[in-house]
Amino acid sequence: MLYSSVTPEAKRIAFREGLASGTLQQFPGAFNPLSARLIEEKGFDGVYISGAVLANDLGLPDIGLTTLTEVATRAGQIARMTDLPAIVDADTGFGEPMNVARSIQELENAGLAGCHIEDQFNPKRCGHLDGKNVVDLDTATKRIRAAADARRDPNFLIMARTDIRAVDGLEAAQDRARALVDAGADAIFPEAMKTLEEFAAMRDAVDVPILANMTEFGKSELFSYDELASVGVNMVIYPVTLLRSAMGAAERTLETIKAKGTQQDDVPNMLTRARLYDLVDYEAYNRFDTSVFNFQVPGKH
Ligand SMILES: C[C@](O)(C(=O)O)[C@H](CC(=O)O)C(=O)O
Ligand SMILES: [Mg+2]
Repeated sequence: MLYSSVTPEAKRIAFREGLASGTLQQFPGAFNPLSARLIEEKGFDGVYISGAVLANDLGLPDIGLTTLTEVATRAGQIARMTDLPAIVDADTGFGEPMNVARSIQELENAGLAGCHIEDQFNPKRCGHLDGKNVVDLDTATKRIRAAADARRDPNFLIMARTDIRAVDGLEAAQDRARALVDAGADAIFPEAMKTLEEFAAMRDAVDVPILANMTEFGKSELFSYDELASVGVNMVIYPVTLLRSAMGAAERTLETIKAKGTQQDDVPNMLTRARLYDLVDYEAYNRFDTSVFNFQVPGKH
């Protein structure tokens, strides 16, 4: 009932244990708090909160328009609904190193287990698009150092994302990853790797956990769990996958209503009323106060 009773501190410890376990950790992207419940129920290791999804959900493109307040608020709403660790995409950290420091403290307050900060220029863009720009090494490392120094819980995970592969190539990505680890990054997110061999090369470059971004319609092939595990990747995100599925389903249902004058044909694809109430734990509220909450699940509908 209500929110997760697992504390943010405990989630951060669980996240670090997962990354150290030698088992590839799968983090699908939640597009709202309820979908985080679904991710937990299906047995995943954690919840990813995508900057692209937060922006797109507001009807905006993913070009750094969302504010720290918007991101921390929404990420907090998602994180508190699940017992799993949740990590959030903090884009470029929302400003200069001082702003990055404040961002980290706000994200800690919001109950996140960690975040990633990237080395793109502002305005940033999706890492799988062309024409990206990255900041110089000094600026990139200062962002990460500011983030690492700002946290109050030493287990809050600071992940450094580098977008340099698409700009200067793989060797530059390896060099930058090493420098970001020296600056205090606990993990590395090498963006827009093209092949499994490139993930393997990044794995060789650093001793900290690395992340694979399996976003659809991007630069990386959609490698399977076994493929990513075979090259030593520690964690995989499916950042926009659920939003794309949900919006795809919504579009088809709207088309059905328009074409047929009723949604009837699409009802079998929908989450039933019972299932929806199950996900929001309706029965627990009913037990808590039967005089107010007297709902009973009507059959299978
Ligand atoms: C991971 C990512 O940063 C995100 O915001 O989810 C995006 C995903 C996408 O746009 O497909 C990215 O830059 O890769
Ligand atoms: Mg992003």
